[in-house]
Amino acid sequence: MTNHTPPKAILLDIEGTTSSISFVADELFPYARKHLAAFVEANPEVVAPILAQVPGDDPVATLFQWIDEDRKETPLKTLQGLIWAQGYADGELKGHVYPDTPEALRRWTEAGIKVNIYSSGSIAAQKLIFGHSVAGDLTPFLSSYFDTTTGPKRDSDSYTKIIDALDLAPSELLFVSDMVAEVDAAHEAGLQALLIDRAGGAADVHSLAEVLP
Ligand SMILES: CSCCC(=O)C(=O)COP(=O)(O)O
Ligand SMILES: [Mg+2]
Repeated sequence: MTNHTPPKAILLDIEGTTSSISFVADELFPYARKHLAAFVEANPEVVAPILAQVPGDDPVATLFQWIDEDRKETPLKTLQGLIWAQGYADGELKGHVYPDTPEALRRWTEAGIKVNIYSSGSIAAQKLIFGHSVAGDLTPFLSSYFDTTTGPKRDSDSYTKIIDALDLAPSELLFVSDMVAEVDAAHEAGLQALLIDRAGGAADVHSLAEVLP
């Protein structure tokens, strides 16, 4: 982090930052893959505008390929969020958050620092993971949500759009992510940004307990 102005707000990535990569990769993505075909079959009117955004003659096959390649395509992310809703509703899915995540959300909120989310997962999916988390409903601690409809997370313009939406100066917003390319894009837009590595490797921080402690 190059700028040391106290931030007025925080912007958090999810996978690898608030929540484990394995929960997303080994539980959420396989759940969506398993239920995708049946969901498409059962909800033709809901999925029609989503499938219309997927290229190719066989959009469902393209979606399966995107899942396998971990592509952050907006139609896939929208559909995954819709499919996960059932899993959270019936208790098969419980949103993973590291123990320091709810503690940090409380600490920052009490200090008057607004907490916002920016994930490749859809806004609906973000509300589900925090609304049905292992630590209970954490959505009361969250102010705004941003997803790929704002733009890709590796594009500095996306962070400029978020600053404008939050009505902040760039240096007033602190972004935390486990992805170097995302941290670089946020820096390019003038944000403060920290790289987190939950596995203890080279990074600015290793848990959210170290962020504005
Ligand atoms: C909202 S939980 C699912 C997250 C997701 O779908 C994903 O691709 C992870 O993206 P992130 O930007 O949170 O690393
Ligand atoms: Mg991440």
